Amino acid sequence: MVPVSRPRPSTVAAILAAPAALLIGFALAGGWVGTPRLSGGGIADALEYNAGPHPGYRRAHAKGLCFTGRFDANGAGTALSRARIFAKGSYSATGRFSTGGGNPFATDGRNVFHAMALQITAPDGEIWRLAMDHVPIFPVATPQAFVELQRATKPDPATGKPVPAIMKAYLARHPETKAYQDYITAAPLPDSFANGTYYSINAFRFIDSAGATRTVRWSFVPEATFGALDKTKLARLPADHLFDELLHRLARGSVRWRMRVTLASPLDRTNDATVQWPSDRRTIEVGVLNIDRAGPEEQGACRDITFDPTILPRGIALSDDPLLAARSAAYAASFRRRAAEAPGPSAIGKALARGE
Ligand code: HEM
Repeated sequence: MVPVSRPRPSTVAAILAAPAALLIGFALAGGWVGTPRLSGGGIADALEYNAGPHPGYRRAHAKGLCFTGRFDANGAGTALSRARIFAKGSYSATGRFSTGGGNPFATDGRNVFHAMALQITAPDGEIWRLAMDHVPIFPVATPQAFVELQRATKPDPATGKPVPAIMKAYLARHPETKAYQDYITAAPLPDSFANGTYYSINAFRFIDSAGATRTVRWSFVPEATFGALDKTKLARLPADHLFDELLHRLARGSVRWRMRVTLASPLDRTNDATVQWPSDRRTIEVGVLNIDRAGPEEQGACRDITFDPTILPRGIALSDDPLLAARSAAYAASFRRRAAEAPGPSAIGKALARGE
């Protein structure tokens, strides 16, 4: 009889390990196991659920106006990143100021994000898109929590506020959103787009010409003197107060922000936009943004741009923050929807047409 040699258990395990690893890899990548990745359309649905339908407009930050200007790099950024726009020089900039929320005709008299979106173009045509808010932290750390937040904060038509029981249950699951609410309730609210500081909130990675990588956040700090809106009188503000104020201010001259890059220490969390880094982190000023013109979206270049923060030049890369991929997917879904719908005039365009 021919002797039968049985494979040893360790050999069987080794043979099975490769296909099993492959299968697990496919399952993870395909989202069959673990936390499934949200689609941009699913996130846009949640934003529409919250704000109601406003066809033709952005599904978030719906109220805005376009601006143009330039970014003057002082050259210091080249020590951190090989991005062409950090080389000393002047680069064209176009962007959009907006207020948070999905209603393009909402009043400016609300305690919400003021925001600046920006596109800086290098001489070779390479672009960098940035979308920033006037607060240094975000209410949620994950795309799943973002969708939950949109659902929980849908205003009750009877009161115009979220349903208290739904909100209470949400906040019990998300103390990070409660911390954000406490922050924005207490923080002063800029009385102009021109005197707000705008933050990247999410972390990114800068790669220098030697290939060294540093994790950073950045902010645009205004040269204009800070003034705060009286939060007890927000309901009495004219509906387009912030936008009108900016147009009047620009008629008198340009407005400027200093761009500061903050380097993370190895202790800092790079994947959690709800947590601010300590204020003693090393900061390097890399240039000045100068804005000299603004106007309604229907007359400007910004309306048909998505300020997707993952559109980055060589020398800047994504961090491990899970919000970034979700933002990219959601901005694209929002753009696909609004581009296919006929956008009406913006709030600012309407007011100007009325001669206000
Ligand atoms: C999961 C997290 C987030 C989601 C799903 C989200 C979603 C969106 C969407 C759908 C738009 C409209 C895009 C378009 O139609 O062009 C938008 C706009 C915007 N978002 Fe976000 N966002 C997120 C986080 C953030 C964060 C962390 C910031 C600030 C750092 C931010 C700042 C902005 C700004 C400034 C705009 C207006 C851009 C413009 O003027 O075109 N977003 N967001």
